[in-house]
Amino acid sequence: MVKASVIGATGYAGAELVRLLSSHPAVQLVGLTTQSYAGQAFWEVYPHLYGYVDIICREQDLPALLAESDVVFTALPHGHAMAVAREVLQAGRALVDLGADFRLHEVQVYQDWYRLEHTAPELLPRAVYGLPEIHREKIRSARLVANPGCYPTSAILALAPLLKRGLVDTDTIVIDSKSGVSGAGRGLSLTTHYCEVNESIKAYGVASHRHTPEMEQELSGLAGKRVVISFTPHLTPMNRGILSTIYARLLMSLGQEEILSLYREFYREAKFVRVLPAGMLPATKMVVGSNHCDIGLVVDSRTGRVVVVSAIDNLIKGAAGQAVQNMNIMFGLPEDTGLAGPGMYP
Ligand SMILES: NC(=O)C1=CN([C@@H]2O[C@H](COP(=O)(O)OP(=O)(O)OC[C@H]3O[C@@H](n4cnc5c(N)ncnc54)[C@H](OP(=O)(O)O)[C@@H]3O)[C@@H](O)[C@H]2O)C=CC1
Ligand SMILES: CC(=O)N[C@@H](CCC(=O)OP(=O)(O)O)C(=O)O
Repeated sequence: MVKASVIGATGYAGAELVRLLSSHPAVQLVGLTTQSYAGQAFWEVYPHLYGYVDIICREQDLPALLAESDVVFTALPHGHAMAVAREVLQAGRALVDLGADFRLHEVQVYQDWYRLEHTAPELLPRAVYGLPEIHREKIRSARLVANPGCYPTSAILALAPLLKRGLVDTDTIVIDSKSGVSGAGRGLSLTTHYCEVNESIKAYGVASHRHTPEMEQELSGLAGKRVVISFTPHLTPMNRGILSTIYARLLMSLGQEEILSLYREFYREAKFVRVLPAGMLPATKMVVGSNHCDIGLVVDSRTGRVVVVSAIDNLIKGAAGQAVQNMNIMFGLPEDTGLAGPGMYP
């Protein structure tokens, strides 16, 4: 059994991780940390886990946690995983970080967009960007995996086949994404207050969202040249889910079926990417509760653009599910262990 601990277990991403790991056949949950709920059973904080997770939440005592764990997951606000990573790696354990501290290869880019000092730059070369469909081989031997952001997961998977084959003009990529409110975490804020969100939809972070450099880094790697995108996220009145609608100008005349078969080929070994048939487009309802990323597309011959639509559950393929997928790969387990099956509907 792989012994796993979650630091920041009491947030939304951490709690989803705890739920998935508690029923994972090859994992034993050993330690769950919190900032505010030390001494309480996990099910007291998240009652849906009553009868499933009775571990007592504790404050972050890393040496004790590392003595018990093979793998540590960090689901903390940005900036808090750097010190943890150093100790985890020194102790010879594996780390999957759900935050952004190790996603960007360049320290200056991180510091510019996150407005935080990076205090563990020496670890960046050891970090692997944990998008298994693109970096599976590197993840196998990694000890430090940076789980991608939720919006980047939906956008990179939607664009990867087009960029890898050089089929679109990389100067024309527009990514328009909508997220459920759980993407903002469990902490209370006016932005996520019921009356502010319900019956409304709004754009935020326009031309300035910190997922932009993360997407550009990965899309540039796929294209083999520098890619600059326009990205606009929106907050929508749903609990979970991300829908990304992506536009790009095609460089050659290609039909929908030709592009779809290229996507099917690109993702032939990807258990969690479902390329939908022509005429079918994703909806968040199709993926909520699962580790799937659904992708559909339409060729607009009038404008010469391809419009790709992708959907994920921000807390699963966008966070906890992908983290478990990464752990499975790092520990030589079948990639879908503890993650198989569809989500829930309606
Ligand atoms: N929500 C999502 O859809 C996604 C989230 N992520 C990333 O996952 C990480 C966690 O996000 P999320 O679960 O949404 O956030 P939450 O705000 O819901 O949870 C944050 C967690 O960190 C703990 N915490 C907060 N501040 C501190 C601190 N100063 N020191 C130690 N622990 C602290 C909290 O403890 P307590 O509960 O006791 O306050 C809680 O366990 C973030 O990096 C986020 O960007 C990534 C992809 C998607
Ligand atoms: C709706 C909402 O607020 N979403 C979050 C994204 C959450 C996430 O995946 O991102 P990180 O891990 O990079 O924080 C945001 O826009 O900041």
